[in-house]
Amino acid sequence: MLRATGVSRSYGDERVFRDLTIDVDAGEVVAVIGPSGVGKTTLLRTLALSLEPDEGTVTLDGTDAWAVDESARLALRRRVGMVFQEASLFGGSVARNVEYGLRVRRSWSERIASLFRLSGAADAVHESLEVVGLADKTDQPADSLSGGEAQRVSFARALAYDPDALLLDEPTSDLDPRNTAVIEEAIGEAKARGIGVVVATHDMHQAERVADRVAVLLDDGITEIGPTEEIFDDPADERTRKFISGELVY
Ligand SMILES: Nc1ncnc2c1ncn2[C@@H]1O[C@H](COP(=O)(O)OP(=O)(O)OP(=O)(O)O)[C@@H](O)[C@H]1O
Repeated sequence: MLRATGVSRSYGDERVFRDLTIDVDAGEVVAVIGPSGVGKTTLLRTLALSLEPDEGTVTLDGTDAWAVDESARLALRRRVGMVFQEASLFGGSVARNVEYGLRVRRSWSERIASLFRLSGAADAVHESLEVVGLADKTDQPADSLSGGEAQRVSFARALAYDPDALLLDEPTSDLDPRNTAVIEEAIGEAKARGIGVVVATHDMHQAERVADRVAVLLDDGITEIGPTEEIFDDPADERTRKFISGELVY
């Protein structure tokens, strides 16, 4: 469904990755694991269609996002949600923050249509807050939430507008085990809804828990991508094996 093929990306003279290929299907979770600074965020931003690759293509349901005009690309981008390492909520209520996702991501025509079915929007907000266990905090000011709760609201905001793909950049790296478990369950719910999820994580145990497939990003490319069990139990690539076993120190 969402696919990057042969993509390369540099910042100035600094190459981050080269000739990299990765894809996610509807209703699938793919984890990208790799050491800090290897390019996981850059890859996610490339998949989110917010960063143009120097080479290669990024397609959503077969449409090359960088071969179409700006407005068509924006329409494609609206179908992809992203959750960052740190929640960025504004000072309104929890519900307003979740609604904001719906408003920003919708096209004008969809927004006008939604005026006629406001209860539908309210349902989407309530349902996605239920997924992250915060339906009882709908009216609470977002700035009164704990860090973990704020991150759960960020997830609900991305889920509410029902994206085709959801990209999560280290979504639990600052969270305690309880909040981490809630986010991991919510990833399962997104998958059950048919959303394709890509999660960048440095936590291999998390990748094992949530992912159908794992991509290992080392140096300037993906050394191996495959079913989670295969990558952790029987990797074909020597560098992947060393990274998984902790022999490869960065
Ligand atoms: N806007 C930018 N300008 C210049 N260099 C950048 C920029 N963004 C990232 N980089 C560099 O690109 C490389 C990859 O960064 P990126 O943030 O994608 O890695 P990462 O795997 O997500 O790291 P981490 O796990 O620490 O968040 C790093 O060397 C980083 O310094």
